[in-house]
Amino acid sequence: MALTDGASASTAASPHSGPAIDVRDLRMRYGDNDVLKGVDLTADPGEVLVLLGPNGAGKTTTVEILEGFRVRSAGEVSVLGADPAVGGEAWRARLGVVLQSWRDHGNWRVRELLAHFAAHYAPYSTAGRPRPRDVDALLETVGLAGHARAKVSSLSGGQRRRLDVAVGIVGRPELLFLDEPTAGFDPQARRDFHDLVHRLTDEEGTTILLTTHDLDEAEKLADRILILADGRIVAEGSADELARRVGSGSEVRWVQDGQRFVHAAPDGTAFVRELLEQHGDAVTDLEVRRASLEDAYMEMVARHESGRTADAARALEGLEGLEGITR
Ligand SMILES: Nc1ncnc2c1ncn2[C@@H]1O[C@H](COP(=O)(O)OP(=O)(O)OP(=O)(O)O)[C@@H](O)[C@H]1O
Repeated sequence: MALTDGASASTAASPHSGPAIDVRDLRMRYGDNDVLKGVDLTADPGEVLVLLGPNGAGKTTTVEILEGFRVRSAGEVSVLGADPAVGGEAWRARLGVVLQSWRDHGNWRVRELLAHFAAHYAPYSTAGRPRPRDVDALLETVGLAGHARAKVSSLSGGQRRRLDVAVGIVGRPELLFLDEPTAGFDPQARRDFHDLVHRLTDEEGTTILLTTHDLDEAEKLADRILILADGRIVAEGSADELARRVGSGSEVRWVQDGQRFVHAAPDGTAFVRELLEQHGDAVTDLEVRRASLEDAYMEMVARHESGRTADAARALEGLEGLEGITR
């Protein structure tokens, strides 16, 4: 089923030129907790950006500032050409949002709720981006057609999340924010969702900023991955680029004379060539594994956490020194 219902990527382009998201030196402080300490990021129209980072790194904070739901402490932010802090209704209608927490609409029926949100977008329809989407077609797309008359409170966690996604895209957004969209999805729903993301970008040129803890999902969907740690973007690039940055090496495993071997080789291909030249048929069950996005992620986050620990230790040493002077 086509997702476009009449819209086309060529005519659906954002009316402003320049990046869909442009963030410079974004800072956020809660009380005396500096959560964002100078985040820079840009997203080009049609790009899928995936924001990774450990629990509490500030991903939701960042996304909610860009959506206009939280007021930043400092920094320059432009989303679809406007500052989210003062974005009006017409600007907001061009965004789609899938929040992390579920809003309470338990007594509504699924189709009724979606139609309610859909109606909001009608005044913002354009020739290139007819709004809203057809509600029944959308229920079909997200796999909820069979639950159209069900009460929201009767849905499972994964089904509610599908409804969240439907609510997020019913207005045919130019820019879609997805905060951990597949939490609670079964493998089929996850795969359907990944297909949906590809169709949104391919057919409608939608720009997407997505947060997830699922590195496999990040690898599948991202044009570019950003890693947020210690209040800053500490690395960015494609999954391959990030993996290459932490280690060019490979892990080679094989079985020889009934014994298992594991060897870390800086150049896996050269090592395997030599291994086979020397031992030929005696080598079986050969596996070569390059550094993965997971390796890259763990190392980059660990590097920043250990940097922070070292800073804290230095600060402590400084304090101890001062104590010595004042004693
Ligand atoms: N309204 C708030 N008031 C005070 N502190 C907050 C508030 N919202 C978030 N924080 C703090 O800011 C930090 C970042 O939270 P945030 O939810 O943005 O992280 P996250 O990267 O999305 O985490 P997770 O992966 O667990 O969803 C945390 O230390 C959190 O406790």
